[in-house]
Amino acid sequence: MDNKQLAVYFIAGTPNCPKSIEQTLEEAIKGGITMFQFREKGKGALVGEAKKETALRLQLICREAGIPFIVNDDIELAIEIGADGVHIGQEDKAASIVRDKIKGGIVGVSVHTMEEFEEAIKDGADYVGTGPIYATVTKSDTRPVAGTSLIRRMKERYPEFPVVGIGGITLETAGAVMEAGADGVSIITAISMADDPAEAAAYLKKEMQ
Ligand SMILES: Cc1ncc(COP(=O)(O)OP(=O)(O)O)c(N)n1
Ligand SMILES: Cc1ncsc1CCOP(=O)(O)O
Ligand SMILES: [Mg+2]
Repeated sequence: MDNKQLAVYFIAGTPNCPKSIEQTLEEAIKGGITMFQFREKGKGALVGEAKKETALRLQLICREAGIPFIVNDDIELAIEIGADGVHIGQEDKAASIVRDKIKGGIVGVSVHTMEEFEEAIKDGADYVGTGPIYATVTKSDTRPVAGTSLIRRMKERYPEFPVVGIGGITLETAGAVMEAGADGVSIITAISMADDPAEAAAYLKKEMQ
């Protein structure tokens, strides 16, 4: 994949969006996000048909904007609707199995150590997400806050392999994540809860250049 696609990687599900998720995504796209992950998790999250219908609407918005539409965790849904890819963590299905199922699509894997990073590369991941870089209120079952040092080490060893930071990243801290060598920032709250998601995304886009 082109590392530039990861620059401003917006992630959201309906519980993260005070406005409708469709409107939030459209505004974020106007601001210049480069990739989107549908992560339908947490209190009040949609399931079944409602989740699928929302996924299809968001997929169409991404397709029209020319940005990849990635599904979090739900490999079956990703395959069923023909998403551009999936993102899985260490507690999800093994990356090597997902790689086989997703064929030519994008496979993203969460990693927290150099060992997990090298394993993900061997398993055929297209990019990795690592964090939480900073404290986050969005996900409770995270590893300890990591800061940017692992990103620095990963990019020293594998300069070309695409890496994004995730967790508690704000407009103020995104620059430090890039400074450490990341190809992009993965963000929920700082875009989805912004008064103006387009403005937040545009600011981040500028920071990443
Ligand atoms: C880009 C990106 N990086 C990391 C994650 C976290 O994935 P995971 O550890 O599986 O946790 P959940 O998001 O499934 O709660 C991610 N989603 N995206
Ligand atoms: C999904 C995920 N994985 C590690 S931290 C996190 C939450 C990121 O959300 P926010 O950008 O609101 O901190
Ligand atoms: Mg997961």
